[in-house]
Amino acid sequence: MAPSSIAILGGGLTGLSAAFHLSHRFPAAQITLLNKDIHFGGWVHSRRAKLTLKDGRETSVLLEAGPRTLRPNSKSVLELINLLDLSSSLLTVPKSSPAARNRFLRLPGTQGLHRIPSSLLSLLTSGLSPKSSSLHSPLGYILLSAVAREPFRSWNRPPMIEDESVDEFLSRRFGTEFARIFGSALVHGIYAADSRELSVRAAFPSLWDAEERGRGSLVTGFLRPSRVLATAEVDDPPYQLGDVEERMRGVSVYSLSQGIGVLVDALLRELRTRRNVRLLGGVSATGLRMNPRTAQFEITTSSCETLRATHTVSAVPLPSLKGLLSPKTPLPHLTANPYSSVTVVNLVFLAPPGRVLHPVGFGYLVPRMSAGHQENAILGCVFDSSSMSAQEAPWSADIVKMTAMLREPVASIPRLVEMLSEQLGVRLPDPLIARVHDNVHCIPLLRVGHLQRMRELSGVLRGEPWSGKLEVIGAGVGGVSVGDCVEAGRRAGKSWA
Ligand SMILES: C=Cc1c2[nH]c(c1C)Cc1[nH]c(c(CCC(=O)O)c1C)Cc1[nH]c(c(C)c1CCC(=O)O)Cc1[nH]c(c(C)c1C=C)C2
Repeated sequence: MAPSSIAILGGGLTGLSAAFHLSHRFPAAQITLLNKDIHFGGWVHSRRAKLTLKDGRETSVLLEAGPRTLRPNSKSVLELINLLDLSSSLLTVPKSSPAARNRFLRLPGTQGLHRIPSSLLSLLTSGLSPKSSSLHSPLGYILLSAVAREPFRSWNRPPMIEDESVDEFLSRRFGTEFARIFGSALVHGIYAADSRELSVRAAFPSLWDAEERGRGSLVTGFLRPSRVLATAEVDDPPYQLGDVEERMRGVSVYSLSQGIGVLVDALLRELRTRRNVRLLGGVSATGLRMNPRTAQFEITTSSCETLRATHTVSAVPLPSLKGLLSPKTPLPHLTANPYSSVTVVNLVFLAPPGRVLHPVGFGYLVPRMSAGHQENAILGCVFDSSSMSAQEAPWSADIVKMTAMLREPVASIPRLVEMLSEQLGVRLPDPLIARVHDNVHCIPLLRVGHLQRMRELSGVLRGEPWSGKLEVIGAGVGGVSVGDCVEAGRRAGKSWA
């Protein structure tokens, strides 16, 4: 039966996207969204900070504490940009630009940053040239020798395994040094977590599939076309993309002129105009049960109300959902994944005349240290002004903005600047602005076996007492990217028609 009332728990991008799509799909249903904070949008946090330049001119810089760039492969986000009329504030970074192509690694014990070859082809072709620096750089050598040997390694996936860690997977195919350096850095740059714990099937399903396509060899698998052409399900409504998809041709990443927060603001503005939507900020759910007599959900709230709904979408972190349930009706696996905490530090510098503070590029990552060495507090650093300088006024050209990502709270700003200077191989001046955001438990680490556990959770939700009327979605279920979250919201309640 179609829902007559829907409760949505959580007002991050997943919950807001669910409200946007469900209110359209079920215009007769009353939708109530509860968000524990007054601020909606979850980890999205875009703010401008004022600044006075040396010549006395006032300006401002955009500082992002959460996601800062989006990738064009998520059609559900492009659809929102089109439907919410945000395309005029799009800022795009072409795939061909140095800001997209140059990603660096910081290898302890070596000088400065090392550029990661942007494609296997460029690595192989540059490796063929006698003048090439790739082979002589520590990264180029590790990468080229691991990739060249991989097709000759036999099929070595242990029999019967359904999943393994990213580190185990890459070690099997490319060797332990490659896995430690590249695998750990990649996982630091997306999950701020340990690649020895992250599920390869949940985080990088294309790697697992390529190994199968290549009958054991990942390199061969990537050279063979994939048989699965589309992931969208047949009965999904087509994405309404307008001309936004066209504008994304050749784009690596994009943002909006006033930051990702604009997407949240536009969603909130639109939802406030919809008569069947009620947004409750600063109100959290304190309990959730299905009343078997009325077949309705009863949700107690921090404002001492009881909200009744025929259907519910939970878009809060899985451990938070666990805390709402009665021990009589538990759900499995809600605490199987730990959450990483990331300290994000926005730094703004005034570049001294003639001094370059960092190479042009996306940023750099720091891999896991080899055994016996202490891990660096810095996971990586984003060079915001390389890719998103258009977020600032044109007369702010000598302003350099970067964002350091740390695995632990920062000891002091001078100490952080010293550490960054050492990694960059450049003496950074004192920052004009330093904003610290301790994002506690912000990214779920999808542990090995995640997909199987989520299948079991779905099975339980289809059975009694939930009968498919409670949907559990969000970063801890379907993936951590903005695209994954918005897509999960778009698909919520698909079986309720
Ligand atoms: C150094 C730490 C981090 C950097 N970004 C994040 C952390 C923890 C968070 C993050 N980055 C990505 C995602 C996925 C979500 C999305 O909406 O796209 C998250 C949660 C994207 C990403 N970042 C890097 C890669 C390879 C990806 C996957 C997609 C893509 O290719 O863009 C690498 C990377 N992250 C950071 C840096 C400095 C860096 C590379 C040099 C910062």
